[in-house]
Amino acid sequence: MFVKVCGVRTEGDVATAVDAGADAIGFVLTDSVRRVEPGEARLLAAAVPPEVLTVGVVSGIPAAEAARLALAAGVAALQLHGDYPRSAFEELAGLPFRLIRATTLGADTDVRVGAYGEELLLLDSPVAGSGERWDLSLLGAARPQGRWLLAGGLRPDNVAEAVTAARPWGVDVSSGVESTRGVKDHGLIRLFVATARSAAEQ
Ligand SMILES: O=C(O)c1ccccc1NCC(=O)[C@H](O)[C@H](O)COP(=O)(O)O
Repeated sequence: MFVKVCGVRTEGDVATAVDAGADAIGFVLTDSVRRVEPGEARLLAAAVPPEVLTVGVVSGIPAAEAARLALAAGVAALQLHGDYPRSAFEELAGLPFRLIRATTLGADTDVRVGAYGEELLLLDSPVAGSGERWDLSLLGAARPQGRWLLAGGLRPDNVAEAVTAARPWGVDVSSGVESTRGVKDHGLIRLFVATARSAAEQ
């Protein structure tokens, strides 16, 4: 079970997520209460060991601007939320970061991992970082195969049930490990990572 902790903003958040065993740490680089400047993200990412994936998260900005932010932050992966067409992923292919396509399940969602050239697919609620859940029963036969992450309103007290229902390759959390909006709770980060891991072993 791959676990990503998103919306990390401080050295303490990073140290806790790494120590808790997170596989990936996300820095929001565009408009959000969780936004960090690319230079701050670069400093925070420098404290992350190489086996943990650093991810720059963007929403609704041109692909070229997303690339500029990811390069300035020095992250290993770029997570794109919004209506990015396949051509945007083609434009970004070959740059020195991996690509994560974040989308919501809908009638026209292509849920094949890699359909746009991405390495990881993230299925999220309609409003990214809102802490809102979505109806996992919608997955049905559309459940992706391979490297996909489930996101959207996950918390320590619901992640086990969500993992059992959706059987994702990994999970992603932000709001569910916060004490107040935008402020990570280190105890919740530890609890979330441990709970997600043990749920996957059941
Ligand atoms: O966190 C934000 O504010 C944000 C803003 C713009 C694009 C993405 C953003 N967050 C992405 C995430 O935190 C997660 O990948 C995902 O949406 C899960 O969030 P949550 O439901 O809060 O756990």
